[in-house]
Amino acid sequence: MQQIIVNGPTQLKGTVRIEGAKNAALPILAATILASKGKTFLTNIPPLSDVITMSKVLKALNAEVSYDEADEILTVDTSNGTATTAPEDLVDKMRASIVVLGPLLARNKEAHVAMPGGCAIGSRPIDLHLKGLEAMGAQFSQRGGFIDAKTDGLHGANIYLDFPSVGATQNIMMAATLADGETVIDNAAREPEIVDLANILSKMGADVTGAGTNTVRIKGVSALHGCEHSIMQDRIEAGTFMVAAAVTNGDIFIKDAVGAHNRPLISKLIEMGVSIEETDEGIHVVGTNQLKPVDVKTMPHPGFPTDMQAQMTLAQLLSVGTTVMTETVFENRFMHFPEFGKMKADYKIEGNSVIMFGPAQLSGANVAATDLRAAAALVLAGLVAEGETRVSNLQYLDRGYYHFTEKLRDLGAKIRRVSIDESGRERLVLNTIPSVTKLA
Ligand SMILES: CC(=O)N[C@H]1[C@@H](OP(=O)(O)OP(=O)(O)OC[C@H]2O[C@@H](n3ccc(=O)[nH]c3=O)[C@H](O)[C@@H]2O)O[C@H](CO)[C@@H](O)[C@@H]1O
Ligand SMILES: C=C(OP(=O)(O)O)C(=O)O
Repeated sequence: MQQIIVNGPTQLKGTVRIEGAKNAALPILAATILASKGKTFLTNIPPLSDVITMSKVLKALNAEVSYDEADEILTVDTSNGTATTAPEDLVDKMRASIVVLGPLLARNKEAHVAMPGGCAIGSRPIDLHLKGLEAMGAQFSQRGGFIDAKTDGLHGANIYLDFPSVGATQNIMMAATLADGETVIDNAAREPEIVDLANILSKMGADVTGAGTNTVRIKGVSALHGCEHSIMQDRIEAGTFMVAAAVTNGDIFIKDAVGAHNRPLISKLIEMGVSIEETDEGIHVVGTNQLKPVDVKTMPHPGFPTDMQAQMTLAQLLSVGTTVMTETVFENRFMHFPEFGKMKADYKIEGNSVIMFGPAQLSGANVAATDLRAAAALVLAGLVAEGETRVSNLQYLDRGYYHFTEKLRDLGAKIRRVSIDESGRERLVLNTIPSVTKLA
């Protein structure tokens, strides 16, 4: 078992560099399936366990994947065609692997994709993905844990999404690039990662307009080709370090962070009394010793991101007064609260809202991460709490944060990651995530 051990309280100071975005890299890796000519060269690829899993999915589909360590370029070659079955043992590991469905169907007229693994933050159905692809001429059946998809040829369609689902928008966009005619997605997701996907699709020869607005139009073309693309910076990693500065009364320059991607978070932190300066090189965040209380509600982009909810609730707990967080995107994303409770946070959950009674005087405890962002929030709570905090279930953290322990230590945190054997002996863990070369 591995644990992160934090001794608080600490004030973080210094500069941190942000990686490429997991949530942009995963659909972009899936998009490489669409290229029937040439290779796709990707840079700024974040070396995360989820990205490694997606790269294994591509290899299982017969894509040639290689990594040039010197130039940090991941190359995917699908010009010799792809297989059509995305294996269960990989898809099961990561919900996001469902985004291979649209590209596989568009390229091969059939696809067999295992049902994506359930995730603790909610039931996460894929009905909107399937309805959209059905409107374009796909037929689906279920066999064991697999979705079998086939089509005589995808055609353009007008698709209204009941909810602006990020994954459904991406799946439909990718399928539509090779469909016959025009597809219009209304009530499309508007996340910056959708724009990054549209950018690479355009470089591959697709005709996509409107990404980043709630109507995306895709005119089908006969074939796509490889290209070069640099993955956008991770706005959630950047946001996590912004909250880290806010809650530790710290002073952090977050290099490469893009303010425009984090408007709702920046505006809430400023309301709380945090100083934020945006520059072309990144974002400078200076905390305060008295956070003002604010209420927050998660919403699809451009609303407050659910992926910043757990981290933001830590800032709310520490603020002087009563605050409310309402989660409208996922139905079960407050599982970190019982863990905050072990650290002496005072809160009450009512439906999809949590009411927090601050300012919390957190004390160190043994806590377990319940999902990716909860993991980050618990580590940050350990920075603030008096005494020692041990965070376990780090496999969640590794899905989305590269060198989190090392980055926090460089900012002055008293933090280490250890592996504990059956006799209770601790050994320092130096490389938390397999080297980037494992991507290929
Ligand atoms: C890899 C990736 O990019 N993951 C992000 C993506 O996940 P993901 O693409 O899975 O999230 P969606 O936007 O699809 O899901 C949002 C909501 O819509 C519901 N829904 C979705 C699809 C569907 O067919 N039916 C349905 O009911 C979901 O259960 C959820 O309640 O967007 C989420 C919302 O911003 C983020 O938290 C995830 O980090
Ligand atoms: C929920 C998240 O990711 P995923 O959709 O990959 O589970 C996340 O990034 O916070």
